[in-house]
Amino acid sequence: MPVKQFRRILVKLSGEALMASDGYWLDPQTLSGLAEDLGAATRAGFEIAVVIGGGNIIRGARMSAAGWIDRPTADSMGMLGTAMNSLAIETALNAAGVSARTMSAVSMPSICETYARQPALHHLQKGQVLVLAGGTGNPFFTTDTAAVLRAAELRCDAVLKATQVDGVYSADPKTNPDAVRYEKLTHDEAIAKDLKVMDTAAFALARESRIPIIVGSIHAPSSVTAILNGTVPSTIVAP
Ligand SMILES: Nc1ncnc2c1ncn2[C@@H]1O[C@H](COP(=O)(O)OP(=O)(O)O)[C@@H](O)[C@H]1O
Ligand SMILES: O=c1ccn([C@@H]2O[C@H](COP(=O)(O)OP(=O)(O)O)[C@@H](O)[C@H]2O)c(=O)[nH]1
Repeated sequence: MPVKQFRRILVKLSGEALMASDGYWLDPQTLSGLAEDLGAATRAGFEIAVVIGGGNIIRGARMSAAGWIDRPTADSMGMLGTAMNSLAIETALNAAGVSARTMSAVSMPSICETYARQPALHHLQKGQVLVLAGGTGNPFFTTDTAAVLRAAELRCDAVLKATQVDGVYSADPKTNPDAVRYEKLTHDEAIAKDLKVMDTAAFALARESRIPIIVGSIHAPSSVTAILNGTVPSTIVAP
């Protein structure tokens, strides 16, 4: 399903999308492919903001479950991981000739701009890819929630979650071979059916802000443009 009616898109990339096949946390070739893909989306007329996860480095909840570190500290480390991934994407975008700016919810002024809404809107309006680091800046949240939050603040038309699976299924397709992919469903349905492709906080905020969420696979070639053009399967969660 092509999404040509949307102009400003917040792309949520899984941290794992940056990993090399040998498990190394960052793969330069994958990064340059992603940068080409995001550059093609901007040339096609989309305004693009990116929220990148940190799951290739640290997930705070999993780390603190081991018991030796408290959750807020582990989450702080997770947010720093998203900042490292953001700088990697910004670097790859610039190398591909795509103008990009990183803004972080966690203030680190010697490294990148601190996130503020008005300058962020200005970067987007100038056609720069806006890379949003540090999640929401708060522990106990995820980058999925950060993606919806920033999409609401920056008046994005939709969130595109590029992840390991090509849509929202009736159950986790990784563990349930009989799961069926939805073409379209509402936020209410996604929450009521407890479909765990995104956390409930993210779905709830998207419902309140009436922001559509498109879920598609990061593994498709040029996945972002392919999902936006409707040349690969995806699911749209919309009011
Ligand atoms: N109903 C469902 N439909 C699709 N994916 C699901 C569903 N339930 C669980 N999942 C799992 O959710 C994962 C995506 O969520 P998550 O691991 O948070 O991704 P990301 O790292 O991209 O944020 C998929 O890899 C899939 O295995
Ligand atoms: O607003 C946020 C966003 C992220 N994180 C931390 O950063 C980690 C990486 O983000 P996420 O798990 O969302 O990454 P993804 O699964 O998308 O790669 C999380 O596990 C949290 O520990 C956080 O504390 N607050």
